[in-house]
Amino acid sequence: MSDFILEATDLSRSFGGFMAVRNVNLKIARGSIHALIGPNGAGKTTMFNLLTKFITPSSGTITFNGRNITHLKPEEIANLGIVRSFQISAVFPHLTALENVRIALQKRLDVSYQFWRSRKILSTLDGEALGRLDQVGLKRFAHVPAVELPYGRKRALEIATTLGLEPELMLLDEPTQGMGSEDVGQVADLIKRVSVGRTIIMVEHNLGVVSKLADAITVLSRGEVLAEGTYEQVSKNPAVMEAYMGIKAEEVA
Ligand SMILES: Nc1ncnc2c1ncn2[C@@H]1O[C@H](COP(=O)(O)OP(=O)(O)OP(=O)(O)O)[C@@H](O)[C@H]1O
Repeated sequence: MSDFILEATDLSRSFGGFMAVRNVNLKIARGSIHALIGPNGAGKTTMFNLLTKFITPSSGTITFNGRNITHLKPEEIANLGIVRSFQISAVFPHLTALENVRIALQKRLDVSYQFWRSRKILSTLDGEALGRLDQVGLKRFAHVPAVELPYGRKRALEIATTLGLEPELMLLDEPTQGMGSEDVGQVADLIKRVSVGRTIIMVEHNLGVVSKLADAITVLSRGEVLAEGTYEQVSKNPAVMEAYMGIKAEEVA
């Protein structure tokens, strides 16, 4: 099996003639945490939506474990093991943390709709759901409605529901967005923990988190790959400083 779990080749997407992503080549190493960064409007979200099949590419291909997934639907790639962690709003606010994780498990186990209200089936899932909550440090919040959880814990819950689907590749969309520094640290630690045995691609604006977590970074700018490498490498790249941080190389001295 290739060392690369996911590969995008010459991927492009235009919106009414505007190229939001242009000829992007991306190789994601198996078992790595790979960050997509770049200034506003760089094409990160579009790239994310392309990889998770929320939008179709104008041209190019995407392979996952060597299989061409360019034309598959989001639910089809989820079955292959690619799961996107949704924004917090995707957590059912008035269900408890446990119930939210259980629903994710039901999806994975394909427990069909008519069994939804079967107490017996639901309770057999509780053991595993509690285990998932424990993994993200939420066991003691199992019976708290999601809406009552503090912000950082909601994000942990979202990750627990994603883990319930046992993804081989997990895509995290700005996991620390809008958080205070304490929550940021906790969520970063959590991502590191849950990355064991799987691959993670994340869009993340917080460069502290990126430097701490990412094994590899792709910097996008104006829809194209500007630089790639470790944090050490890309943070010293003059083109990155100019495009990403708005600093011209000659100003850095
Ligand atoms: N559905 C769409 N229709 C038209 N233009 C779009 C659409 N989606 C994205 N774009 C444009 O494509 C470009 C890239 O947007 P994208 O959201 O991918 O950037 P981003 O790097 O995620 O930015 P941010 O950090 O601000 O979220 C932007 O100029 C945006 O206006």
